[in-house]
Formats: sequence, structure tokens, C-alpha cells
Amino acid sequence: MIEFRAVNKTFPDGTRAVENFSAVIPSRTTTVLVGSSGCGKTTLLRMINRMVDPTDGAIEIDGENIADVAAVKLRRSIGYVMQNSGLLPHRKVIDNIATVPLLKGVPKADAHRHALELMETVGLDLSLAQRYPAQLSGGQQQRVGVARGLAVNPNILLMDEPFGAVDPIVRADLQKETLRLQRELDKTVVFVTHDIDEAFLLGDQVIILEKGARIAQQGTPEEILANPASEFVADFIGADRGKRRLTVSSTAQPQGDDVVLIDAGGYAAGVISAPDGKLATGHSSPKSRSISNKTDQAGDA
Ligand SMILES: Nc1ncnc2c1ncn2[C@@H]1O[C@H](COP(=O)(O)OP(=O)(O)OP(=O)(O)O)[C@@H](O)[C@H]1O
Repeated sequence: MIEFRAVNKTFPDGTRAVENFSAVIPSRTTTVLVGSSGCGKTTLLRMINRMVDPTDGAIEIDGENIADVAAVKLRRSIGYVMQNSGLLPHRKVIDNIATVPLLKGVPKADAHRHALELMETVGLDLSLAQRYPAQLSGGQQQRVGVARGLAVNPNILLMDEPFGAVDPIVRADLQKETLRLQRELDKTVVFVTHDIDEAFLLGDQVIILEKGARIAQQGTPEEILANPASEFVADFIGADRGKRRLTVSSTAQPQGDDVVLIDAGGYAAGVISAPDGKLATGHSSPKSRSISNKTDQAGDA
């Protein structure tokens, strides 16, 4: 379990990135930190492996204050998957994956053998082992990044917008793989994204953040969708989902046109009656969630 207790971070230039953040991240589950650019997600993530130290407050892992653990030791025991993969361009795939084990003194042959196993784990063809990162697609590079994050066999895996730079189809593929890995590997995953759909897909727990890493809402995807805690949350999950998920279509009826909301799967999610603009309950497919609150009206399909 990772616990943040009243954590603050003010950078030397005076930027207050994190204000009084407290949260529990349970073991062997995935917690997603989601929020707009600059709200403090990456700063929170980097505090877990001491790439950033809090100005005050404490972070504990399984009851131990990480301020008491040497930063390098901590960092080498926690997997970290960066934005844009963060691979070393002049090292072959196999050596990129084995970087930290080699630094820790694992014999090269063992580190390489384990790296090849990890390539299989993340769905990479072994023939790619001798290539350099520039000779891989974006999606393959991200998989190498995940394999590298897993190379120290960590209990905790930190993932910072790992799929931000790939196209939507590859992204969906990588998300699916992440779900599979979660089931197989049973790690504590802390995942950062600004994409609420990704957060709801991957998170057992989702923490929606406002500026200064203030918690707007924390809960399961179902809890948040059913009961957005504030206008901010309703807007955040509604606006984002509405933009991408719902389209509006008109159908001619004897008593006047009906306006139908169509979800991403092409199913009717609800009907806005022509005379008063009222939203009827969505019900047309197993894919559509019931339309029960303002957020859903704004866009949940
Ligand atoms: N080293 C630094 N020095 C000064 N300010 C910083 C530093 N790192 C981050 N910040 C600021 O702290 C705030 C939070 O940044 P952070 O990178 O944690 O946000 P984020 O939510 O991860 O953003 P993004 O989604 O754009 O990566 C921002 O205002 C950012 O400009």
C-alpha cells in the first residue's frame, strides 16, 4: 500500500504543484491519476520513487516512510514507464530492457535471458531484441518501455502517460495489453493520464485531480460515473466523453422530430424529445449506461 499524508510540493521557483494531498493507493490494484495538463499528476507519481521529494508531508510504502530509504535504492526497486518510452537510443532493445538489472550487478547473461522473457510477456517478437529503438514503431517502443519497467520485478509499477504518443488504434491495443498484464502480474500500478476514458478503462480506483493536485473525486469508475461529486467532475467526465462519444441524430416522427443521442458503438443512448428538449432514459443496448444525471446527459454513453 502506498499512502500520501498531507503532501505538499512547492518548486524552487514558487510553483505550488501539490497542495495538501492525502490518499491511499491499495496494493495489487491499479490507481489512475487523471486531470488536465499541469494539475500535478507527474509530480505526484515522481514523488513515489523520490525523483521529486515533497516539501512537507510524508509518503509511506507498506508503512515505511520513503524519506528514510535511499533514493537510488528505492528507484531501482520500482518500475517506471515514461512518456515517449524514454529508451536509450544508442542501446539495443535487449540492453534497454536490462538497464537496471545490469546496473544492479546482475550478470549479463541472466539479465539478457530475463529481458527476452519480458519481451514475450509484453508481446514483442524476439527478433526485435537486437534492434535500436529508432528501428521500432511507436507502439513497439512503448512495449519495450513497459518491459524495462518490469525488469526489476517490482511490486510497484509507475506509468506516466505511457500511451500518449501513439495513434488511437495502437493505444487501444496497448490498453488491452495493460489490462492483461495487470491480471497476470498482480502489481500495484499507479497510472497517469489526462484521458478520462483511459482512466475509467484501466483504473480500479480513479483519482480526478484539479490544479495543485487537489482531489476533485476519488472512487471506482462506477462510483464516479454514477455520482459526480461536483460540477467540475461532471464537466470533466462529461465534456471529455461527450466530445468523443456521442453524436446527435434526428428522426422524423408524426408529432415532430426526435433528437437521438448515438453512442460510440452506434447505438441510441437516449432521446431528446423535440417539444421540451427533455432527455429520455437510454436503454437501447447493453453498451449504453442508464442516463441518470447531468453528466450522462452531457455525454456518457
Ligand atoms: N521542476 C519544476 N520546476 C518548477 N515547476 C515545475 C517543475 N515541474 C513541474 N512544475 C510545475 O508544477 C505543476 C505540475 O506539473 P506536473 O508535471 O506535475 O503536471 P501534470 O499534471 O503531470 O501535467 P502534464 O499532463 O502536462 O504532464 C505545473 O504548473 C508545472 O509547470
